[in-house]
Amino acid sequence: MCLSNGYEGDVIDNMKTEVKVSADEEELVAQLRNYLTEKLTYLLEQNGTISIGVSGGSMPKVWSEALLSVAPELLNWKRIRIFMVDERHVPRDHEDSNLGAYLQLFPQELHHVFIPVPISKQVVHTAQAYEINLRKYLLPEQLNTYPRFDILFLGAGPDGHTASIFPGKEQLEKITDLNWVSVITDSPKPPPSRVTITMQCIQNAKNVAFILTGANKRDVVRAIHEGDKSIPAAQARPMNNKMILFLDEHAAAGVPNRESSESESPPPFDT
Ligand SMILES: O=C1O[C@H](COP(=O)(O)O)[C@@H](O)[C@H](O)[C@H]1O
Repeated sequence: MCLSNGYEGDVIDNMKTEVKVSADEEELVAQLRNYLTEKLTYLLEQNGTISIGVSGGSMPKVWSEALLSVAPELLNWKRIRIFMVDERHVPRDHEDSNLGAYLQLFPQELHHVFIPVPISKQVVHTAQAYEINLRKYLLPEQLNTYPRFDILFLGAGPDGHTASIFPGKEQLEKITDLNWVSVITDSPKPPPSRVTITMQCIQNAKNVAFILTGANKRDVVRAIHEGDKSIPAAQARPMNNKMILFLDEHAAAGVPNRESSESESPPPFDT
């Protein structure tokens, strides 16, 4: 079951969660590029905006490298729009800004592809302004009033938070017209104030892709596999179950019954 470089598209649970395990950052980028190529090829045949949500933390470097290395004919920047799944309530040029991290990795001429999170003095106003920006590009589908992002790329902290939805703090106050965006002001992970898309938006997405690397994510991987709903990352399964995990060998140790080749695996790579 376990190939020399780990799983290749194996299904790890009865909900068809696909897993890709990479031996190093180069392979992770290649796997992400292949995934983006597959999805963009399909989405470009559809109509309308291609809406992709991305996370911050360790994701910007590998994700940006993967997207910018997709075949140019698939990078229709007139149709692709990239959204922050969450954002810290700091100025865009602050080192903690998720959007700021991406803008440093993308050429200036592509910065318009990113939907801005308008940082106001009050974090509630930032959330309300961000929802208005999102609504310009994401028409609620007939199903309900939540948007259907084409792809959401999610990370997770060792505590199992995803976006800025933290364990024990999932009940976010409805502060915007459509509850697409909410706020947290006591994040256990600094900085304390953040805006985040809500779990309802995440669960309404057409595709969810987690990028989880490092031994400190193995318990999160296990929680996702076991459907431990006390962990926000395990709640973040889309209703259509179209979810994929991009893992390194260390995080993949959280996949139950996986033959570990960890003894030969390289040290964790920073992503
Ligand atoms: O604070 C945040 O944490 C999570 C996980 O970050 P990571 O560095 O452990 O991958 C991230 O997904 C989220 O966007 C960010 O705001």
